[in-house]
Amino acid sequence: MSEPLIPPRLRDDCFAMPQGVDWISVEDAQTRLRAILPPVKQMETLTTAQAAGRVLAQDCIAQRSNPPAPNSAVDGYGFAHVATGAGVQTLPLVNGRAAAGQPYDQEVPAGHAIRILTGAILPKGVDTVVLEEDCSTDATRVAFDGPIKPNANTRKAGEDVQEGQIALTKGHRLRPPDIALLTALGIAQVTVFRPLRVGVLSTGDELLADPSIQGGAHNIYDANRPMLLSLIAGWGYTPVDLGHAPDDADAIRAKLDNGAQHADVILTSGGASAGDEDHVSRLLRDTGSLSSWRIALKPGRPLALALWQGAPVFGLPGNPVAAFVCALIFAHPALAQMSGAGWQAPAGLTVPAAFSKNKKPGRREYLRARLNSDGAAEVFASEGSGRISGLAWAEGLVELPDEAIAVQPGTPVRFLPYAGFGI
Ligand SMILES: Nc1nc2c(c(=O)[nH]1)N[C@H]1C(S)=C(S)[C@@H](COP(=O)(O)OP(=O)(O)OC[C@H]3O[C@@H](n4cnc5c(N)ncnc54)[C@H](O)[C@@H]3O)O[C@H]1N2
Ligand code: MOO
Repeated sequence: MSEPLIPPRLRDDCFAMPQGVDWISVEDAQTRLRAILPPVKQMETLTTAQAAGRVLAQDCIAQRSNPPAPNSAVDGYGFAHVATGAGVQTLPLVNGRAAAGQPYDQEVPAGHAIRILTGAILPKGVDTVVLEEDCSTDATRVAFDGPIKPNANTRKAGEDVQEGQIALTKGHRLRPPDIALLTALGIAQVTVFRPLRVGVLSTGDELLADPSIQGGAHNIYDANRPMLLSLIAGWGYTPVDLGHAPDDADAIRAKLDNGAQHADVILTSGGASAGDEDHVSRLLRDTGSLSSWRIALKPGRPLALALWQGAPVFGLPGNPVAAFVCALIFAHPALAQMSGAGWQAPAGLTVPAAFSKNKKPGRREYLRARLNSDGAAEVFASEGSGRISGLAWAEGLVELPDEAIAVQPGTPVRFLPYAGFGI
């Protein structure tokens, strides 16, 4: 008889890594997050004008064509192309004119022309327009040098978008140009996902909530919370300020309980590693829901992921540089997925390095960086994880691969601009 199979202890934890997995790469961590984080389901209907920043929960169908009717692209004179030819063309002008919002409702006879302004519907009998700068006129006739190309300076009905076409698809986050498009297509209302609510909690006995408070040398100002809250607001989510908790399990528990009630997902910072005062990781572990992912990453190795009463918790490291990098590399794409917009990998570009570094194998590294006037990436002088000034100095991150690399000036490196993270 074969030996009984012993299953692993039931953890009921979507963040749990498979048995035996220890260190995982940034890429594996992202792939796993992508597979497990659910999008918000609730939808609401808004007027298009109010919907900037929101994520479409349904495709948007054009209610009318853009443009709705054939019209003139310039100020000039319109006529039937068929009655014109090469050389100087002199055409009698009809009485009246066609302007945007003031259509000419009669037919222009072939061999005649009409004064027409930009945006005016082409009157019956008109298929071509000559630019006014290319014309002479005495108010009864217009003369220009032919030949003019058929349909010159006109716009076809629906040449941009046709009625019934899908203008934007579900999952698209509406930006100002999208609002213009939807409005032009007669789409008055859109169905969007409810905005994701993201709670932010800082932990640490040393923290002072606000820089207006006087403190001792043992105190530091809570820099992570306003940084994370403003990142979240900039990403179009609803920031939920959960304040800060001292290094005390009961206090942190109460804050997390509150966070799980008022937010869909919680970002904490501090207390994520394994020291005596690292209460966040201990508390999450004690609830049985902690999956402390040891990610081969610098900075930000001690990232904790857990479910707290059903709400995903990202336990970011306390060092502001590590908290920021982990927020960009993990929270940014993960929150996008939870908002309904889908996972969003940052846009990056390959540029020559303007620095030297011998990087060890086995972990991915992110350096604070910006492009110099030659378009090469220079990096901040220190890699210290508490050097917040480097975050403000930088305009992006250089991403060094998991493998060893000897970077010299001119070596191609990957630069991820802050803008690619929606900052
Ligand atoms: N023995 C070890 N010690 C540490 C390790 C390790 O592997 N073994 N890892 C280091 C690294 S790397 C990091 S990152 C930190 C992460 O630790 P925690 O997440 O537990 O963070 P804290 O210890 O609470 O704080 C670290 C540092 O950051 C400051 N901090 C915390 N919160 C804020 C905030 N809201 N605003 C500004 N600054 C903040 C805090 O005062 C500490 O100086 O652990 C290392 N140690
Ligand atoms: O995550 Mo720590 O800040 O790597 O340095």
